[in-house]
Amino acid sequence: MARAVAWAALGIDLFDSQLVGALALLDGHVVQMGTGEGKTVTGAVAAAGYALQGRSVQLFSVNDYLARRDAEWMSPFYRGFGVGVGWIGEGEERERRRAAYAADVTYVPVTEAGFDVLRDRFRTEPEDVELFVQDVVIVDEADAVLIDEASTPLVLAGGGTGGVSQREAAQLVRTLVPGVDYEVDADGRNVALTDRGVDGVEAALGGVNLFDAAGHDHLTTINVALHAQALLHRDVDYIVRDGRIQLVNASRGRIARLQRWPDGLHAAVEAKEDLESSTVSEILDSITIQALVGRYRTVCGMSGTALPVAEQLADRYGVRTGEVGPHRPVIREDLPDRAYPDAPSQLRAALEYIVAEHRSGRPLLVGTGSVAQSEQVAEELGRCGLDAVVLNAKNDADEAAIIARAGEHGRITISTQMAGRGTDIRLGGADGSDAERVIAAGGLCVVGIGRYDSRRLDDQLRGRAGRQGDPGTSVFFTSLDDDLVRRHLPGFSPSLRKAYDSPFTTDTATELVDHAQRLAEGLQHRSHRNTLAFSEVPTEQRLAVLRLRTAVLSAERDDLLLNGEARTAVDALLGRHRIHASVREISLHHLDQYWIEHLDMLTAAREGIHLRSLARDNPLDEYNRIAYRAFEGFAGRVTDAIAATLTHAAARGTLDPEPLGLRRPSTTWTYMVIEDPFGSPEQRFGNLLLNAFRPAGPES
Ligand SMILES: Nc1ncnc2c1ncn2[C@@H]1O[C@H](COP(=O)(O)OP(=O)(O)OP(=O)(O)O)[C@@H](O)[C@H]1O
Repeated sequence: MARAVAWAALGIDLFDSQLVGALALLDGHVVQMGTGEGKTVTGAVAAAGYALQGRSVQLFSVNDYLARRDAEWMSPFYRGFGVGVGWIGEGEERERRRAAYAADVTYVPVTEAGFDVLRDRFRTEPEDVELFVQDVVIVDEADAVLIDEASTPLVLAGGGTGGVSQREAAQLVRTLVPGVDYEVDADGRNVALTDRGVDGVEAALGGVNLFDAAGHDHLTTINVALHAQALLHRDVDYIVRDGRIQLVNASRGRIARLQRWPDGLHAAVEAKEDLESSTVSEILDSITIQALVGRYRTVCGMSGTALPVAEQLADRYGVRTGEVGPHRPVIREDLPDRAYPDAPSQLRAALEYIVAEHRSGRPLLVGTGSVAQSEQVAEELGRCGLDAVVLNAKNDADEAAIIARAGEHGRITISTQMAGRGTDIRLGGADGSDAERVIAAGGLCVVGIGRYDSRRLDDQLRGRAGRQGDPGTSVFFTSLDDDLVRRHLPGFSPSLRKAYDSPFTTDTATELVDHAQRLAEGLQHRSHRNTLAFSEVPTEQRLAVLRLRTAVLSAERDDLLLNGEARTAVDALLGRHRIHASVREISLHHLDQYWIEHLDMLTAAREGIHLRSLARDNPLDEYNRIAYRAFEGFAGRVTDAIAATLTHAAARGTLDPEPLGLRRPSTTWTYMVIEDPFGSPEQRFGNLLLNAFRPAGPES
């Protein structure tokens, strides 16, 4: 039936591979299918199948643009089955949001689904709750969402602004001289004031002692400002646009609009760039993507690169992963890496290669590691008289339009990792009209400059070429100056290497790059596991609080948190056995407030835990102990606070929350946190030790 409907509704004759893929999704698997194999329609077949079984389906896309595009593109197909479809984007009105969630199948960016869960947790009227069913989720780009971003917290925040002294700190560190007042480690993850720097800062602050108790706050602010100044680089780690800091996602090298660093650091970077502070005073709640997905009864998904993370997917979500072979065999030629001793020779060689390949009219897609690098490559190509289209900081729809043209004859497109993902590159332009000429020239040629943090990301770039049996080539140009090597094998930094004068060969260099990549993969894996381990107890506690909250919101249990004292107050105000909406609001206010404070305490505990644990046992155990202890008697404290407010209310004869001093945040907003860009405190401590004991090179 799917085949007949797809043909009639979309003019697409489904391949067997797509039907097999859809069956696997219907069986609750993650499916690996190559780029351009038609995963969108495969997902739609499965979604319609689930919907026809009476299940409620959400399709997680990676951004607004794709949610809308896929929903609109597939809607005739769903109509053919009598299945309703909706989509959700950022900033959507409540009413439209509700209607879209009520459809049988909903396309929604994963972040929006998470933010809606968080917003729902803070509703005070039962009828306001969005109540979307978390039944089946089909995750597009499953490895990126379910693994790479699994531990990213989505955050709901509310409250005012602050952070004046950040500005002074930023001005002060700007006057410090690198190498004299402060020193940055070789791997660029740590910075510390020298003795001279400490003296200078203390004098500038009017003679405080940074290292006694009174100076401690100053020291923290200065340190964060110094991190922002020395370790985070404009146009590499972030860009400034429309008066705001926008993070560049390191693993994808593209702008991540909704992301922030932890608050203090974010504010420090804003101060560094002289921007207005957007500091948040209160985090209302947060949820990781893994916890969000874990709420669905059935999880399945698709991706071009899922097999390498099959084990992790099984571990974390209990799903099995399999591969559906391509409709036509892949004939793309993946050339061995070309390795160079340093960045200049690497860039020169890559440029020569690009110029040579361009002569035949072959379209080229150049993958770079950062926004700055993509601009540099474009500039250099310009010097060679070649025009290139640079794909970075654009919005998703523009990116898609540009990437769709990347297969045109003679076109050079420079992209950061994953820019324009989800959009197919057809040979001979978006309509494929010039395909023959481009095929004759050898198809799309993908050139990677520097390898990424995982083999999977490299493969995603390679996979842009050779879709559906097209000809194509991929090749990576690497060097020992690559960020990957610098960060993970700091001992091989160019200066040290020159000092040792080690002979350079392509084989050893490639081995080193491979090794650095494996270290990066391992580190990422470990740090994800670590983040998740630390979120287990808070997640459990959150569930307990949410259960209470839901009960209070329901008409039958709205007096759940009222003790004897509170009941007496309510009876005095309202008469026996009556509960007013305001009583519920007061209950929820205190419940939420205590939860926010508890979360705050947990965050502080987590930040300090690595220092505290140095002398003691396992930091995770210690953290869990603190978390359990702090949560003991939680409900009792909430109940007491509610009783106190109600007694006060009875004395004043009003339940109006304003005069009772209960105010909920008037605005809320949402964002994602990139946890510690310099590595976990553990890693940094490890680096510190490593650097302290590193043997001095012959230079010194
Ligand atoms: N059975 C089919 N016959 C012909 N064309 C198809 C078929 N299935 C999909 N296509 C076309 O292939 C192109 C790629 O589809 P789609 O974007 O879904 O690929 P994808 O697998 O999601 O790729 P990516 O990995 O880039 O996201 C689309 O233009 C679509 O119309």
